[in-house]
Amino acid sequence: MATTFATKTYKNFINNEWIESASDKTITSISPADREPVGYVQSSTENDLNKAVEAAHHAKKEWRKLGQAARGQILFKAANILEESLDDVAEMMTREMGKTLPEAKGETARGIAILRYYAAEGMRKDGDVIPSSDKDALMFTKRTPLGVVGVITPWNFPVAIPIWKMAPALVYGNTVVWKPATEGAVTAAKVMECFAKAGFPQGVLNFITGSGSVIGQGLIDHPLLNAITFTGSENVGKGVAKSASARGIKYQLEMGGKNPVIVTKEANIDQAVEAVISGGFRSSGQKCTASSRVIVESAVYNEFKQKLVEAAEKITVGNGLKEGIWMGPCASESQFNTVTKYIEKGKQEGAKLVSGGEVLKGGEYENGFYVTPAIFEDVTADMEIAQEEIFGPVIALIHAADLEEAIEIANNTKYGLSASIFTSNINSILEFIDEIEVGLVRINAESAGVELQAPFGGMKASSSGSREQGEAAKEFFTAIKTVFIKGS
Ligand SMILES: NC(=O)C1=CN([C@@H]2O[C@H](COP(=O)(O)OP(=O)(O)OC[C@H]3O[C@@H](n4cnc5c(N)ncnc54)[C@H](OP(=O)(O)O)[C@@H]3O)[C@@H](O)[C@H]2O)C=CC1
Ligand SMILES: O=C(O)CCC(=O)C(=O)O
Repeated sequence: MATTFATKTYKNFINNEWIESASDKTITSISPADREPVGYVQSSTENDLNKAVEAAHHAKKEWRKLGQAARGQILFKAANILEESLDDVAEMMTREMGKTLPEAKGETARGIAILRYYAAEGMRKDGDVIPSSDKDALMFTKRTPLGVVGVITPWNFPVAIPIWKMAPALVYGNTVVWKPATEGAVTAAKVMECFAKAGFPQGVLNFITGSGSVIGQGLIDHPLLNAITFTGSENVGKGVAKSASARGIKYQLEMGGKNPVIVTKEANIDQAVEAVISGGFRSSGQKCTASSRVIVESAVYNEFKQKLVEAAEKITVGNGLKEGIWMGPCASESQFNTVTKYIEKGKQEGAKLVSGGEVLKGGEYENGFYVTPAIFEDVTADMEIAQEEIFGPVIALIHAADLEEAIEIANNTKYGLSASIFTSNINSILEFIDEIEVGLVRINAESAGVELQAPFGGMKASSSGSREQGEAAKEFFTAIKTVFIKGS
């Protein structure tokens, strides 16, 4: 049974105080399941932003001096508090952006695990001893924080993505100004409430809501900002890179994907079908790692297609709070419009819609943004539905004569985030690992789903090249000092 929520107004959190924006205006966040309001957040101004960045700037020296171990202890507390609020946070996530409750609970649990992973970093090394060519000298590296880090996050993982950016930023000694996506800002405020109770010193972690063009852009351009980490669209990401490089600050971008799955003639077809259903349609396809192109060797094409369509037609679509629902609505009206536009485009381009792609209306669907999982065939590599990130429940089936052609098609995109192959042939696996141009290479496993202790990120237009999560996060959130000491 879903909890009943009071529709609340959430404030900004600046210098350890919950404060309203000077604008006196709020933004209403609605549920994509029925367009009912789920909460209100501040429509902040540049003035509010200045306060947040200044607070983070003033806090940075003390926070650095507190030391890594003590910083880690505060993250452990934040993890415990979030764990106590898991059901509440997850229900709000489902209400606000539509993913099903089990998925939202899984994501919140993942956020808690990420916090604990980085809390434990507090007790791990922050440098290396390197032999000097001078036998009487001591030479070592010491990791040092960057200063004030701006964190700009999307709505599709409103808990896990902010945490995988903020937890390492904080444990390695940076202070943070977090601007969440407006469409996930109420869920983000609930996460912030947990962090606020954990006891960070004043100004260390600041939370500000408002539009991307004012608060997001203003954050990147702020003279006191030392680095920016961003996940979102390629378009906005390119602007972030331009502004950050103009200012000479460090930046990290994680953007889209057009992730391929190759099904070879030696594949376990049932395993491949299950993985494509999950990778393509979980979270309504709104993952940067979602499977969107399925490239199938002609020898097994008909068998694979038939089983895939049968499985897709069993998917139950509806309000993610309800038991038995497998796929929720698109996260917003604009996502819904994008998805339906691409479905129409696919038809116009000459692809054949073999399953789904229907807009659900009437009864419980009437006010929501519901589309059934869509499968196209006769898709060619040059079509827009084979090239552009749709970020919705739409899969394109593409024929390939053999593995060589399949890999060529898979690489024929500007993106390079994740890719899967299904095969029992070790030579095909080795060839795929070498030739595929992506950051996440998945063998007999779906393209989505990342592990918090491993590096995460893409190639080509999917990423700015750096990696998030696991030990890799340290490379972005710290700078190295090389120290050479000699007696006098
Ligand atoms: N993980 C991923 O790879 C994601 C990819 N996407 C892709 O992006 C498309 C659009 O989604 P959308 O949410 O609009 O993504 P955006 O890139 O617009 O938003 C991501 C974040 O950037 C902020 N932002 C927007 N404009 C600016 C700006 N000029 N300067 C700084 N920050 C800004 C947003 O704030 P605000 O919400 O206030 O606009 C949000 O916090 C999707 O359809 C999908 O293709 C989207 C989300 C995640
Ligand atoms: O596949 C995942 O679990 C992570 C996906 C992701 O990071 C994203 O969609 O932004």
